[in-house]
Amino acid sequence: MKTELQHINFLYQTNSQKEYHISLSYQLFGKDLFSAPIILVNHALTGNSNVSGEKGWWKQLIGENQAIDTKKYTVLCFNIPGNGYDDFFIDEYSDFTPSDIANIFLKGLENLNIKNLYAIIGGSLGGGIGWEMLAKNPDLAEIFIPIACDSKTHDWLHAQCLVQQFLLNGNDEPLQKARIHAMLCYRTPQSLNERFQNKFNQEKQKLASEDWLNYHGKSLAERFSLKSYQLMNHLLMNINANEKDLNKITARMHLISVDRDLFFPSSEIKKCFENLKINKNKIFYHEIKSIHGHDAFLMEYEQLDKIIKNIL
Ligand SMILES: CC(=O)SCCNC(=O)CCNC(=O)[C@H](O)C(C)(C)COP(=O)(O)OP(=O)(O)OC[C@H]1O[C@@H](n2cnc3c(N)ncnc32)[C@H](O)[C@@H]1OP(=O)(O)O
Ligand SMILES: N[C@@H](CCO)C(=O)O
Repeated sequence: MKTELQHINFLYQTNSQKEYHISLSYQLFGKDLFSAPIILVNHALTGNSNVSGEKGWWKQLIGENQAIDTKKYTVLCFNIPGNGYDDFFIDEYSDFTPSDIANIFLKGLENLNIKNLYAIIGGSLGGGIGWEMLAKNPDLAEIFIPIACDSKTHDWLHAQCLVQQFLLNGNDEPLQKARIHAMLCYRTPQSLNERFQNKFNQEKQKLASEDWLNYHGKSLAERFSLKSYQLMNHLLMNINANEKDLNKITARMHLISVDRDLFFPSSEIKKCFENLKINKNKIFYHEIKSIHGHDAFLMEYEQLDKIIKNIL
């Protein structure tokens, strides 16, 4: 299977009535397309289509003999247009919502002639886009696995993204500052306190935790453009799958939360599960236990592995 970046080009009119030439890029892993069940993986905020292989950001989960076994499945991952991984950028981020990204991914599937998916899996923003896709096309997938995400952005998350937006609109190291604030939403007080224990970095004359935050701010600024991060933050702020349509989704659903997630609290995900369970049998709730919080979906692979192997 070729895993390099491939492109689909088309005209797209956004919900806000703006016309864009979209260059939708994607990668495929595992079995040849149409020779095996297809799993669509929707990437999170600063992720991209490179989900498996040496530099794959979910390589602990997707690969040969992994929970998402590339010896059994075809894995497809689109880049959210404007994430910059494929050098495609969007100037006016506010023209787009996750509903548009869902439309674009659905167009991508149509273009590839994929009518049914075995599963859709997405973490954080990627899961939100999964909800939006299924609200529009309820019979698209046999299984849906949204991880550390919800079908809508709730007030708390919106508020954190608002702070991100203020920081990103500033002039002084906007990406670094926004990322440092974001890291505190992706982790928890316990995670930082237990890990760093007020250790002091003598060489840098600062707390090791401060150095760690600075490192993450700096490394994001090196790998991400301001434009892309503004778009991704705006998308995270605006997940809003049509509630009435959620009941029509036919996929077997497995909602996975992280017990200490400060971004998409497990209590909200559980509420979503309980609401949908009223009308649906094939729906299940799983919880990852982790002091790390939201980022557990990128860290707690032993738990994720077990949950996902049992689902697929
Ligand atoms: C799915 C997606 O959306 S994006 C793709 C995955 N996400 C990312 O890569 C985003 C950035 N990374 C992260 O958020 C985190 O690294 C995670 C979630 C992947 C893992 O978190 P943790 O297990 O806590 O690892 P931590 O952040 O401490 O270390 C990661 C790397 O930073 C380095 N690092 C951490 N602190 C410092 C520091 N103070 N100075 C220099 N390097 C540092 C580590 O050495 C490690 O490097 P390595 O990957 O080459 O081994
Ligand atoms: N830390 C991850 C998850 C955000 O939801 C990222 O940077 O994409």
